[in-house]
Amino acid sequence: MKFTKMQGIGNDYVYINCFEETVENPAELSKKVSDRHFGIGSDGLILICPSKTADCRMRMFNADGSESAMCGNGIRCVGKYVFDHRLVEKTEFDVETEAGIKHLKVTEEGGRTVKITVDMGIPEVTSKVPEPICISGTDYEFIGISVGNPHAVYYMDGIDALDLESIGPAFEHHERFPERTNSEFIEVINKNYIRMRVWERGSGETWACGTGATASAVACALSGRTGDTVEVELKGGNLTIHWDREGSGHVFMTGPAVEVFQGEFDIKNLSYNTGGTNGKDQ
Ligand SMILES: N[C@@H](CCC[C@H](N)C(=O)O)C(=O)O
Repeated sequence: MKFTKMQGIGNDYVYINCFEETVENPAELSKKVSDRHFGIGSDGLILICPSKTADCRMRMFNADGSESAMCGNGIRCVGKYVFDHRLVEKTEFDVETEAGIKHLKVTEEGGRTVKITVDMGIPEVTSKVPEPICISGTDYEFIGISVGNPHAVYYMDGIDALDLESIGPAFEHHERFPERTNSEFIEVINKNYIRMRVWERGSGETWACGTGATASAVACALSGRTGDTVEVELKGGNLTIHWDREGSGHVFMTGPAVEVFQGEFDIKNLSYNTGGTNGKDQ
């Protein structure tokens, strides 16, 4: 089976072109390919599939095999893949997700994608006021936002010092979140710039989360900490989030997408061969 490894500001997934390939058990495959010691190494698996209602369809699986309805960095990489591989012949197109159809706009140079803007839709505020929560004996407050998948946004100073490997699981699995949650830890630098670390449901700390950046920007704008356009600095790079709050109500996420390498694996015993094929972006 052919695969492509891609990353959006360091949030990396293994992508399978299901216009050509068939994946029988994507949850199990995600666990195997994501393994950073015995697999390809990734934050999960993303299937690029035909769609009856859009130009293509994205299905995303976390590193633990759980499926999520949306993935912000993943959908930009899907956009780059279908544009650069000519599965679509236009710079604006629609991608079906479990969280609805998302409209993408590719900025290209010489026929190759350099950045992508995604209409992330209308965010749903799931806790209207900061909600108190006690996690492992410490009191916090979070804002709950859904952008198709669930997020809990926490403001704090000194996010670089957080030991997410130790504290992250308790945030993800707290009984307040029966479907588990993604957790964002935010430092507000000024009205236009925030910093963020993330503990993702099903994948642990990742270097970036596009839906998390979107949810965080909305939470910051709602509380007056920032304006409606903000740059979000994550471990792997920056995203620009614009909330058209007074107009359509939709949030737009803009950032890069990069092909790392292509390869093949034997689905039965999962041996990998990258054939020395580096991604065209390297
Ligand atoms: N990294 C993604 C989000 C992936 C899904 C998430 N872990 C969930 O379970 O909802 C992004 O860039 O949005």
